[in-house]
Amino acid sequence: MTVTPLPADHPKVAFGKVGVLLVNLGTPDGTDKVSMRRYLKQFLSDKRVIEWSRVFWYPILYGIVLNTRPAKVGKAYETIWNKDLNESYLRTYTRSQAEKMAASLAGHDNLVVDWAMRYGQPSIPERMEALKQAGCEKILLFPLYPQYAAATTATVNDEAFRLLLKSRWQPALRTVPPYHDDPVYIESLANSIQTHLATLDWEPEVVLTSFHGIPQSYFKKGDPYHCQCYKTARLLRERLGWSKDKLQVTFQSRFGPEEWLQPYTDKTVEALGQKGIKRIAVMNPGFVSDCLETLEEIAVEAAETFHHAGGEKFTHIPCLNDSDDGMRVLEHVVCRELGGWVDVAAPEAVSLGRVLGAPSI
Ligand SMILES: C=CC1=C(C)c2cc3[nH]c(cc4nc(cc5[nH]c(cc1n2)c(C)c5CCC(=O)O)C(CCC(=O)O)=C4C)c(C)c3C=C
Ligand SMILES: [Fe+2]
Ligand SMILES: [Fe+2]
Repeated sequence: MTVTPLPADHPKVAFGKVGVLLVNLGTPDGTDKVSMRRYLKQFLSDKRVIEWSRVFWYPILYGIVLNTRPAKVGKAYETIWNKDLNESYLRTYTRSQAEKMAASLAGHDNLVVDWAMRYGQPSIPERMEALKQAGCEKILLFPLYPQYAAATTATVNDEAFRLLLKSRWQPALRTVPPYHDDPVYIESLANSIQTHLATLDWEPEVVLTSFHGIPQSYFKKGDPYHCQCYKTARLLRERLGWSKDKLQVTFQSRFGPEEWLQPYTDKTVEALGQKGIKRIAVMNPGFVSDCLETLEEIAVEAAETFHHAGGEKFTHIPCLNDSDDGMRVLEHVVCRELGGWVDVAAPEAVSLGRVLGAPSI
């Protein structure tokens, strides 16, 4: 076959590749007030996160929240900061997930794996542009949330589609659906519980699956998040053969004055201690990576609450992160969703991978 060279004045074109973009929630660049304020401002200005009318919300956001919360939350971040890399663990794990996935899928020359954050850096538009520059005509966008919520999954998708609005040569874009009931996910969660509990010399009486909450009003407007959290917990309970008393569902991280999904994690932990339960474990199946909400709010604060209420033993079961269990889930979902674009039935075909724009750790 003869290939005709492009004329000298032809614009440069890169093509023929497929991109996978892993996206997690976000992270501040540092724990100082300025970085925290920048991060919270972007996060809390998102209409998918705070649905109140802007006329009502902005005076509160700019008058109160952005003047008080950055210092307070910055202190909390300091206690869980990855000091070796000077970044949050959410960022460390997200990058590592992309690198491990790239390595595992390296047999597919035309596949490029990258990562981004919905709030903070690296941003979704920046990494999508990089994928396009690398020749990705097709992009699989993976919001890293097993359970769908408008405040998380939809806002990632919105941000990617906003970029397409401005693009001349749009890549084909696929979005990964929630995988709250995927057997590989359930199996990995079960395995992570069993592996963690095997390291203890005690057995929890109760295990809480604590999911990030959303306001009740979002649920009433039709967000499927609540049902998907309960389904994850039911499948996990069935897989482990545990009772409803042994594996319970709770919701954490309330923000603002509204009523959120219940039962609340902090109140449940306190009530369990007061009721005479002495040993509990808490896990966070809705968080793909450990972050402020798991490492501080659960592993530190909830543990304290439980001990003050009379409890004796508390353990936090880590998120799946970039563990073998965790990577199995992410790679399984990606391979499934790439169907028809790339033939990736066997993620075991491992050698070296390539991650665009991600400094190595
Ligand atoms: C109304 C506000 C919020 C909604 C709705 C909300 C939903 C939601 N969030 C996550 C996952 C994460 N949230 C994280 C931090 C965080 N969340 C909110 C507010 C809402 N979240 C705030 C203000 C913050 C920042 C910290 C704080 O100021 O308290 C994080 C951690 C990020 C990190 O860098 O560590 C995650 C992850 C989900 C899954 C969800 C709805 C289902
Ligand atoms: Fe949140
Ligand atoms: Fe429901």
